[in-house]
Amino acid sequence: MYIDVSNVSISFEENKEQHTILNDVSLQVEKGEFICLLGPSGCGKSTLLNAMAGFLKPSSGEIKIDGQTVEKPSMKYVTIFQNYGLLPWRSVQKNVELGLETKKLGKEEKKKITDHYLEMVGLKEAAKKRPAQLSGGMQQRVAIARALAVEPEILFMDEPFGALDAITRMKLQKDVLKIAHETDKTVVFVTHDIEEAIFLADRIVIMSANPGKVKSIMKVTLPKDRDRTSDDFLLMRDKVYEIFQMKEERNIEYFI
Ligand SMILES: Nc1ncnc2c1ncn2[C@@H]1O[C@H](COP(=O)(O)OP(=O)(O)OP(=O)(O)O)[C@@H](O)[C@H]1O
Repeated sequence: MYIDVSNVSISFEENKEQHTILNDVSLQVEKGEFICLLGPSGCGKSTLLNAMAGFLKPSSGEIKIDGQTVEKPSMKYVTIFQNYGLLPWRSVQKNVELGLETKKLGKEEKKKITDHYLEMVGLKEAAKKRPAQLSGGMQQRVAIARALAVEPEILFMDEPFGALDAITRMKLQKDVLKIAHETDKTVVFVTHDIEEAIFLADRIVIMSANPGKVKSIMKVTLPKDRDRTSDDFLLMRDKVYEIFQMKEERNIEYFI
């Protein structure tokens, strides 16, 4: 098993009271899998992601990646956040290079890697621009290129498209899926958008709140190239709604 979350609980102390945020969460992820953590606000999706990425220590239980207990963040995995995290005074190119600064690379090599990933996200032409000159979608693409440039094995993504409009969001979902398949990455992606999860995931981890738990894990049996309007897609969406118990009862009587 590549990522192994085993019986993880996380609690925080507030006003001398213990609050359990995650309760006995277990999850196994295979190498190369695309996993979506889906659930209502406050169910602990980000907390679980942060623990997997090594930013947060479980109060009990253990998280292992590739057989090693996660104790701190590692260069083998990167996290992409909703607010892009770009440095406004640096050009797009310099922002992407940022991730490479800890690696001892020559100027030419850095440029080659940066160009490659900017091309992958369709932003080669924008290399000299500053983040403020770009749309939100383009800024998120820069953040994705920066993450990819360090060539991590795992991408942790925390609602990366939350701030984007619906059309840009759909475009980026497509791109991320393509990149994940092409580069064979393992992706753990947090979202509260049911359709986003079905479009992206190999498996959806459905969580519930108070305290945060895994309610159900659903394998998405749709083909890799997904059509949001297909019957199978809509059927799957119905199933997830059902798990959330948000689906309307069908036993309404109609009088004509
Ligand atoms: N450092 C902390 N100290 C105390 N409580 C915290 C801390 N971090 C998170 N929480 C609480 O844990 C709960 C879960 O937060 P988390 O951000 O993981 O949820 P989420 O499912 O990602 O929600 P959202 O979709 O709104 O981002 C929330 O009630 C939050 O207030």
